Amino acid sequence: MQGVEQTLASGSDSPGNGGGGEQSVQILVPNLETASDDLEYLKARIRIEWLGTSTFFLAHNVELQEGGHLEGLIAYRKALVHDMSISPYDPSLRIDISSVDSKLGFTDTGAANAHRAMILIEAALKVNTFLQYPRNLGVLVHNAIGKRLGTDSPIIIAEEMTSLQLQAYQELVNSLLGCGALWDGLVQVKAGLKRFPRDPELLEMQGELKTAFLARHNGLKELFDNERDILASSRTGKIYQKKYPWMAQDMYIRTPGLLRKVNKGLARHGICEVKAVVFGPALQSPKMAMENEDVGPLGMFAARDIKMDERILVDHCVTGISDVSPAKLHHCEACHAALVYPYMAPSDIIKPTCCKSVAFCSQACHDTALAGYHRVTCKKSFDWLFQDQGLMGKDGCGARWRAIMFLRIAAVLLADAKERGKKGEPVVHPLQHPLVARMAANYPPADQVQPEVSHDWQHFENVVAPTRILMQLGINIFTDTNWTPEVIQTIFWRVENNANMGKTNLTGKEIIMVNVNPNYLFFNHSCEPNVSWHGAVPSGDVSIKWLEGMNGEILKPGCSAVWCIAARDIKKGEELKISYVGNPLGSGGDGEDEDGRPAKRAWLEKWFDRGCGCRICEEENIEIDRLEANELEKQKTMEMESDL
Ligand SMILES: C[S@@+](CC[C@H](N)C(=O)[O-])C[C@H]1O[C@@H](n2cnc3c(N)ncnc32)[C@H](O)[C@@H]1O
Repeated sequence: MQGVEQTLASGSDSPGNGGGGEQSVQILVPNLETASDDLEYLKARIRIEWLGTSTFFLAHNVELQEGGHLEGLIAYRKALVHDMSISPYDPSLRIDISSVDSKLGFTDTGAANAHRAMILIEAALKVNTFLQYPRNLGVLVHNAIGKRLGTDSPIIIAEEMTSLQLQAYQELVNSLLGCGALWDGLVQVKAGLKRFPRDPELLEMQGELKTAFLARHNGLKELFDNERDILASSRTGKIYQKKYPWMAQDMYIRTPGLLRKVNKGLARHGICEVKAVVFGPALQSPKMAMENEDVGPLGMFAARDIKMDERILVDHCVTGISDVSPAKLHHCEACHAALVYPYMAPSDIIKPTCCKSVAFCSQACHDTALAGYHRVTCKKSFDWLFQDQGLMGKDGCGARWRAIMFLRIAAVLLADAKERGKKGEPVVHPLQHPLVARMAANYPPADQVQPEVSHDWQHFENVVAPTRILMQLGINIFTDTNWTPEVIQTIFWRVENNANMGKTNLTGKEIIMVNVNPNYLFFNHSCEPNVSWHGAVPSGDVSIKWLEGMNGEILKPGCSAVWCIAARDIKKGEELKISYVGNPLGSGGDGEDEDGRPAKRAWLEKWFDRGCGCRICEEENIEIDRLEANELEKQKTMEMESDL
């Protein structure tokens, strides 16, 4: 993993964005982009937080709110959640909640709820039974439907099932349309039409999907000159990153208590600590949060004076994954170190006694895994997640890594829950587990009607894979209210904003590796960083010091630890900043090429649209403002001239 190649992973806008959400938003709500009066009007009258994640249903949603239908839908949703807790196996409730979510514009959870309804229906129909947990799901669904209809007649229940299956297809396809997942929609509508060939609603949506897909595909052909990019962009859906307003707001906060836990872990070396920050050039002090309040944005700071080249942090994790299944035994299952010659002698590889599908680089990794996540993954094959896909997914569409990372995070959380259960301690909600709670998502400002950036979304990766992972890990997703679709997507948002990505080829094959390093993730970005960072792959340009741990021990090549070293002398109390984009100045040129400064600055806009607050970005801002003012002046003059 070369330093220059390492970047902070972000699934936000890919070049394909123009082919998805933006297009539709322009068609549906042209006034949101142009007229600031309209925007102010909307902000005053609309509950923005309920405008949904769909980039396609925004106008519909504004209308819905203006028509006074919002409160009714919110109340209905609440009632459905309550009913589901009483009758968790009745698919009709999940179909209804999918429909409500789509009406509210949250088509991502709409799709996920329709998918869950489909799992129930298919279990009862005894198709796709590999997706079934608990094992007697089909019987539970039959009973739930029978109870609701007040009958045990197999014929009546079978008829109801057919009707529900059609509704589930309709809701699923409608939600996929709302997510701009046109390809996924076409796949599902085809399956639906095979079963219900003459259904007018499915046929109509198939027509819409085909038209929209072809329009997008043709648009992309003009943008890209290679089939892979065209395929990837045309097949990927787009949604806005939003908080789910029906979820308890304390799920979204990081408390001073969590911060103390983080700093307790860092105190061992006494070199750095995590504190609240205020972004931008203004030197304001951050507000002190009360005990159950949100601490706000965080950053890493020097806890003492640090000398240039001093090691600041070597951040280990078990949350490092790649597109190679651990079952191939090429990598340590815990730290991802390469288990191949010359990096590892075969005699040093540790194999557990519980199963044959993993191996470890050391006894310590073995013990960490077996005392933790491996307890819930042992003897369960997740090879389906890796098959023919690679991290970037089949045909390069979207990224599989989020689902693979979800597997590891879910396993860590569930193993912890098991342990807590044994000790009689209460289970921690997934979003409040320290591993997940420490990560902040990159939500747009709360008063932004229409976020500028939409994000990749795919039915398989965001819905099907995590649902299947949870069922395989033994979670009853129908009764366990901790793992709802909105919780899963919130974990995805957090991971996306905090994972780092790099390439390695230590096993002879180039692979992409993605890590969530629990302390390193607190470093903010600067184009003038005072900290250098690196992953664990030796090469000619990386000296051995990069493989030294905090105690001088040599760490294993290919492992998921991240090294952070002072790039200059640093004073106690200074914020420690890294670069998220390799060399932030690029190759030095100011051309539009991939590695030029403009490209680097554009890439950074995923995280902050007015630069990172450093001297370079601020100087560029002055120039950008000057050019914009000139342009405005020019336009005004032209308008005046044409008026004359
Ligand atoms: C990996 S996290 C860094 C830690 C994060 N600040 C926190 O509170 O947990 C990346 C996020 O930090 C924020 N960030 C990092 N550097 C920044 C900067 N120079 N200016 C503004 N925001 C920054 C962005 O919101 C980005 O999404």
